[in-house]
Amino acid sequence: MAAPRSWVLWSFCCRGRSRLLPGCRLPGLRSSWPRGPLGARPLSQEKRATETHFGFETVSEEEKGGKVYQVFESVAKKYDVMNDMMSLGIHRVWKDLLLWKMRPFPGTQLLDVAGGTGDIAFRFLNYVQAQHQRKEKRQLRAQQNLSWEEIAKKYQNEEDSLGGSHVMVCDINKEMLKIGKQKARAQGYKAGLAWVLGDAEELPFDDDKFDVYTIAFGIRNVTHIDRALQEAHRVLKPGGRFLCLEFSQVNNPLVSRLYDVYSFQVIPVLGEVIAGDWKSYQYLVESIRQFPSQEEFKEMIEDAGFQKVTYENLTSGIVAIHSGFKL
Ligand SMILES: COc1cc(O)cc(C/C=C(\C)CC/C=C(\C)CC/C=C(\C)CC/C=C(\C)CC/C=C(\C)CC/C=C(\C)CC/C=C(\C)CC/C=C(\C)CC/C=C(\C)CCC=C(C)C)c1O
Ligand SMILES: C[S@@+](CC[C@H](N)C(=O)[O-])C[C@H]1O[C@@H](n2cnc3c(N)ncnc32)[C@H](O)[C@@H]1O
Repeated sequence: MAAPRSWVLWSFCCRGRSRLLPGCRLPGLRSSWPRGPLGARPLSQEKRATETHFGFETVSEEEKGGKVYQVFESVAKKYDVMNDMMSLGIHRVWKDLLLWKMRPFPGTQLLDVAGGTGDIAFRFLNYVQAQHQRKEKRQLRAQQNLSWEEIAKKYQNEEDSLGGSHVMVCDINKEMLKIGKQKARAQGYKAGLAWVLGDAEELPFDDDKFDVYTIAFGIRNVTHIDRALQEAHRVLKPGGRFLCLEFSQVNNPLVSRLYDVYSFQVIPVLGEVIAGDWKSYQYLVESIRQFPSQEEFKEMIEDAGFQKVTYENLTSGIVAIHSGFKL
């Protein structure tokens, strides 16, 4: 499917927390929240003025979103270089493993929530393109009587080079998306890719729309994780898959010790030296400590309605990939 250019423009036109402006209705995008009998949101979706955490700080739920926004607005320009420096490139391997776990098939419709600067989306496009090219080559070799023109056409059709696969990157932060779009242009990603400004807790998409939902290093930042999980379940097609890559609990005591020292003594220093931003990187390490364990998060995913929920620890549980299906 072609990437609808209007969605890209739309992402910059619709501002504010509920980015759906009156009359702003595009195919596949959600027009409004389902309303209760009195026109109010369903009770489960109502916001209660309770407290939550922003790293180790206790803040009101209303405050948290704004603080998280500021963090990613501040780090956006240095985000990619910081990740390579902090992890010595290991985050790339974790993201590759997420794709290998997904094993997208030709035509897969992916929604990458909290997609930021596009790392998962670009990996997805590389993966489906490579897979599609292998298939096309096999088919071309099997056909004897093709003209050169027919062969050349197969190689030149950019849209078709993805076998109909498409990725929608959705993120709440304009600055992160801006960097992502710049990267996409610079690296030549165009077909099969769209960017939408949106909140994981109120996704601007219709029900049953995507084959796969991914969220990498994103869900930790969301105020109501349960709502984000319910939204993931809603937008997935029956049979669709939820995949989450997130920091988790380290299961090796020695690694855990080193990890703690590294996290609290080194990462904020790197944040200050490279990005001029100690506080955002202090938030990063604190928010990792506040995130539920592998088993607790698995239960939350099940509570949102997902089935066959499993997880796999990577690098001694520094991160884990959780998987679930909408059945
Ligand atoms: C604001 O929010 C955010 C901002 C962001 O930029 C990113 C995110 C989301 C995160 C990602 C997209 C992933 C990428 C980010 C990370 C991987 C950062 C988190 C990284 C860790 C928590 C590091 C993992 C560390 C360990 C396993 C501990 C092992 C540590 C060592 C062997 C080094 C120990 C060092 C000391 C005790 C201090 C002395 C060392 C120095 C002064 C030199 C500095 C050392 C290094 C740069 C080496 C780093 C080594 C590793 C990363 C080794 C990896 C470990 C294993 C393979 C076991 C976001 O939300
Ligand atoms: C650590 S980055 C991860 C980016 C990318 N997925 C990656 O793996 O590199 C976290 C992202 O989550 C986004 N985010 C935070 N809260 C969000 C929310 N409620 N809805 C959508 N995105 C959110 C931030 O704007 C940021 O881009």
